[in-house]
Amino acid sequence: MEILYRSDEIAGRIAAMGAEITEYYRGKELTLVTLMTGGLCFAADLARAIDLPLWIDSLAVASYRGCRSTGELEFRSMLKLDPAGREILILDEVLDSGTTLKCVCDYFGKRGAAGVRTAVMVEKRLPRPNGLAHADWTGFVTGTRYLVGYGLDADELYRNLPHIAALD
Ligand SMILES: O=P(O)(O)OC[C@H]1O[C@H](OP(=O)(O)OP(=O)(O)O)[C@H](O)[C@@H]1O
Ligand SMILES: Nc1nc2[nH]cnc2c(=O)[nH]1
Repeated sequence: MEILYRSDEIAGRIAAMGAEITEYYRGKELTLVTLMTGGLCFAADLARAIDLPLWIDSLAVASYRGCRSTGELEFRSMLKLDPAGREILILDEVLDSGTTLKCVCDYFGKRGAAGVRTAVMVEKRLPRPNGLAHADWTGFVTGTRYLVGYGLDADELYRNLPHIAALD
């Protein structure tokens, strides 16, 4: 396992992203929606780096089933808040094929959100013909290796590592 981003480097990017997001949403009513389970660490840190009153909700979806072929998301857990009329910022730890975030953005659009934006900790450097091309806020841009730590798992392990590492 090779460490790609240390916890102090992650903290530095979180602080910078939090400051940018704070300025962007100043004067608006912001709702963060964390994609579980992977977005857990990122959301916990980023929410505390945003200096605004805000709502927090979460959603769990199966990214590799359903959505790509049918355009429908498979939900493992539902929202608590009604997204209609809200400024939604979706938080996820990795943008890979972009399928998950594209489907989730479309879902919030259909549910009547006033605005839908995205923030990810890591974006992989690859073409995303069927997915969201880029997040609105990104911590790091990296290669295509399989990542673990800081929420990212391999068979549900490693999510609690404080750094982000490549498994191979
Ligand atoms: O850009 P994509 O190719 O769609 O991949 C990104 C998604 O894959 C992972 O979720 P996963 O389905 O593994 O669930 P998890 O959050 O429970 O780990 C990750 O948390 C992202 O949500
Ligand atoms: N753990 C993990 N999950 C992913 N989902 C999409 N890409 C990745 C990755 O690199 N690591």
